[in-house]
Amino acid sequence: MKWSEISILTANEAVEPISNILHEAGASGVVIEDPFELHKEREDQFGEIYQLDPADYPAEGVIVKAYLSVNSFLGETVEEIKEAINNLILYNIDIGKNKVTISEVNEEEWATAWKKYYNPVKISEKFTIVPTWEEYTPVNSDELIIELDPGMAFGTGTHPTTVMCIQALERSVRQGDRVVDVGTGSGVLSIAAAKLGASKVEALDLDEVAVNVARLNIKLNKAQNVTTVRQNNLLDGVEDGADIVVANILPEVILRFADEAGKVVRPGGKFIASGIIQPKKELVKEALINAGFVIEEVLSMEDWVAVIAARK
Ligand SMILES: C[S@@+](CC[C@H](N)C(=O)[O-])C[C@H]1O[C@@H](n2cnc3c(N)ncnc32)[C@H](O)[C@@H]1O
Repeated sequence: MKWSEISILTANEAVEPISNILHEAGASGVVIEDPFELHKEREDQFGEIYQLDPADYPAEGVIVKAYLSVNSFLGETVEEIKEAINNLILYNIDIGKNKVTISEVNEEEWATAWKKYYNPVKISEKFTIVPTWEEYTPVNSDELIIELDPGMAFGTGTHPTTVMCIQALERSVRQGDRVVDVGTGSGVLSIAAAKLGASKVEALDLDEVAVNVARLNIKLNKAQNVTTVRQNNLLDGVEDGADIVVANILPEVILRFADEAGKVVRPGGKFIASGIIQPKKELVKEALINAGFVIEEVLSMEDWVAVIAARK
């Protein structure tokens, strides 16, 4: 199969929405080339392997790359992607230089292109994310490993929005909890919840591809006995009384289902909301307060925030 590489030079705050646009357009394996990654101080005592080439990174802004299969609709798909990116301005999202380029790659190139950016990485006190194709020996006996192949779904586990969710879950999940993961993507947050002792996890995603990928990853991590995976829009039809609802999704989407989360989460339970760019923080906090939550903690990493809210 032939693949076309679409490359978008953009600003930091547009990376997540553009990644979503690309996924929705059927793209596989989104790669983010952020010069911040190149200059970041790395701790290497956890066995991570970094092989980053400066030539791959832009001098200014962030490059988001994805791979689209070459078919007769490619022209339309690219136009739709461009239009959706331009529309981000309506949400006050900075799209930077917004330079879009297209080139063709062969299958072999595409299969390895994004994997070279993805290595074992310790992302919280307890968790290390390990790509399924990497060898990794745990450094500590109490280290929790999540093995992942995100395939065509969002969720390598290493994006700041995901990392903050895992850190929040680490602080919030108690043995025997019921956890609902809205927009599970690769299933990474559901796996984390199960490994932290949740006895019932619901992994939900609107995207059928994500549901299939999540199912595989959940099995790979032996979390299938406590986790059900299904295609579902937000919290539609989800039973009340959840101990925790976690969602790493666009702020506009969080606003849409905040009230419903207020009904599904039991009093004293928690809503962990991530995927929020700094300028949208107050809007999300306000919606959560109106839905009956008290803001317990706001985590931030790079340009992103995650909110831990407790149901009154
Ligand atoms: C940013 S990804 C998060 C993936 C993963 N939970 C993580 O933290 O890495 C957001 C996910 O939400 C899903 N999604 C978007 N809209 C949704 C909706 N209305 N209902 C359920 N899932 C949705 C997308 O398909 C995507 O997999």
